[in-house]
Formats: sequence, structure tokens, C-alpha cells
Amino acid sequence: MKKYFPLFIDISEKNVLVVGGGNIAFRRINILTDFNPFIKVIARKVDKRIVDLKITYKKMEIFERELCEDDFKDVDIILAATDDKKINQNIADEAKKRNIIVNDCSYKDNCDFYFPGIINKDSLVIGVCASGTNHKLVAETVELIKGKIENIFKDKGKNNV
Ligand SMILES: C[C@@]1(CC(=O)O)c2cc3[nH]c(cc4nc(cc5[nH]c(cc(n2)[C@H]1CCC(=O)O)[C@@](C)(CC(=O)O)[C@@H]5CCC(=O)O)C(CC(=O)O)=C4CCC(=O)O)c(CCC(=O)O)c3CC(=O)O
Ligand SMILES: NC(=O)C1=CN([C@@H]2O[C@H](COP(=O)(O)OP(=O)(O)OC[C@H]3O[C@@H](n4cnc5c(N)ncnc54)[C@H](O)[C@@H]3O)[C@@H](O)[C@H]2O)C=CC1
Repeated sequence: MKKYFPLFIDISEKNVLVVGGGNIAFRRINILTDFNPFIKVIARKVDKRIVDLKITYKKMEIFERELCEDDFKDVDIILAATDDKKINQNIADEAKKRNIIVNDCSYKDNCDFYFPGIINKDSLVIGVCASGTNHKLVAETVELIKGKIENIFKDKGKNNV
């Protein structure tokens, strides 16, 4: 098993390209907005939940069309999140050629980084990862930590620390 290092990076000036506009794209964009990057979404069909996010999240552009070569320009991070494994594979290949960091939601071996389960409360950001082996373990761990975190914050409130 290969373990990935949890790198906490500033993405607020980074350009993130999300290819795909369905459930997974929505779930991930929704989380990314908490970290304030520039987001460009390209998909054949973009879910209304993503379009609605744009009402409050201004650093996002949405295009309902096929991906083209030029879309890789000036991109820092790519999320391949279509339901077409071949397209995701092509995106991963193109990204690697250009040294762009890529995540492929349909094939872990293509991922330069994994999308973690995230707990985000005040200044505390916790990312949970099972090294690509077990997303259910990630979900369970996230729920467990969320419960514990509430207790810590309650206690902090009481003690005024
Ligand atoms: C390796 C990784 C790469 C990455 O995507 O970054 C990856 C890969 C894959 N997931 C697949 C399937 C599902 N993953 C989920 C859920 C989550 N998956 C997440 C992360 C990751 N998933 C990365 C690291 C995982 C780790 O650390 O072990 C979470 C943490 C974060 C998030 O997705 O936001 C979130 C849980 C947390 C939460 O719920 O809070 C569900 C359930 C659901 O969607 O409700 C299903 C569908 C049900 C099923 O199939 O069991 C498939 C098969 C796709 C196919 O069949 O084509 C692959 C591809 C492969 O394994 O190669
Ligand atoms: N890593 C993870 O956590 C998980 C990964 N998956 C994987 O994610 C894939 C996507 O799942 P959902 O988002 O639920 O699917 P979905 O059907 O909701 O969305 C698919 C999106 O891909 C777009 N698309 C398809 N072909 C395209 C193309 N050639 N160019 C641009 N956009 C294109 C569609 O227009 C749509 O917006 C699944 O097929 C599965 O392989 C699924 C669950 C969890």
C-alpha cells in the first residue's frame, strides 16, 4: 500500500479545472469552495446544484461543452469527474504530460492526490484518507471525528479557551 502525505496547501490563488458536472463534481466543488480557489467546470451537462453554487461563489466559471486542448492552459489542479472512465483516463494522461496535478475519481492509480473526507470547523481542517483502499472507512472516521469535535468545541466554550 502506498501512503500519500497530507499536504495542507493554499489553493486560494490556484486554478482548479473540474471536468464533469454530476454528483461527484458537485460534492467536490461544494467542499472546494470553502478553500476559495478559482474553479472552472466543464461538462456535457452541469447539475443545477453546481449552477446554484455559482450564485454565491463568484470564483467559478461553468461551461456546458466538450473539453478541448486549450482548457489545460494555466491549470494547476484537475479533477476528472465524468462518468466516462476513458475520458477520465485521457484527462489524467494529458495532465501528466503537462505536469498538472490530477485526481481521477474513477481510477485511484491515476491520482496524484486523493480527495479526502474533510472536517472543517473554524480554523481546524482535518483531512481523512485510507490510502485509496477504503472510502467507507473514511466516511465512518469522518463521522466519528465530527462527533468528538463537537465535544471539544463545547468544552472550549465552557472554559473560555
Ligand atoms: C481513491 C479515491 C480517489 C479519489 O476519488 O480521490 C477514491 C476512489 C474511488 N471511489 C469509488 C467509489 C466510491 N467512493 C465513495 C465515497 C468517497 N470516496 C472518497 C475518496 C476517494 N475515492 C479517494 C480516496 C479513498 C481512500 O482514502 O480510501 C471520499 C473520501 C471523498 C469524496 O469522494 O468526496 C468519499 C467518502 C467520504 C464521505 O462520504 O464523506 C462512494 C460512496 C458515495 O459516493 O457516496 C463510492 C461509490 C460506492 C462504491 O463503489 O462503493 C471508486 C469506484 C468508482 C467506479 O466504480 O467507477 C473509486 C475508484 C477507485 O477506487 O479506483
Ligand atoms: N471517487 C469517488 O468518491 C466516487 C467516484 N465515482 C465515480 O464517479 C463517476 C461519476 O459519478 P457521478 O458524478 O455520480 O455521475 P453523474 O452521472 O452524476 O455525472 C457525470 C458527469 O460527467 C459528464 N460527462 C460525461 N461525459 C463527458 C465528457 N465527454 N465531457 C465532459 N463531461 C462529461 C456528464 O455530463 C455529467 O455531468 C462514476 O461513474 C464513478 O466512476 C462514483 C462515486 C464515488
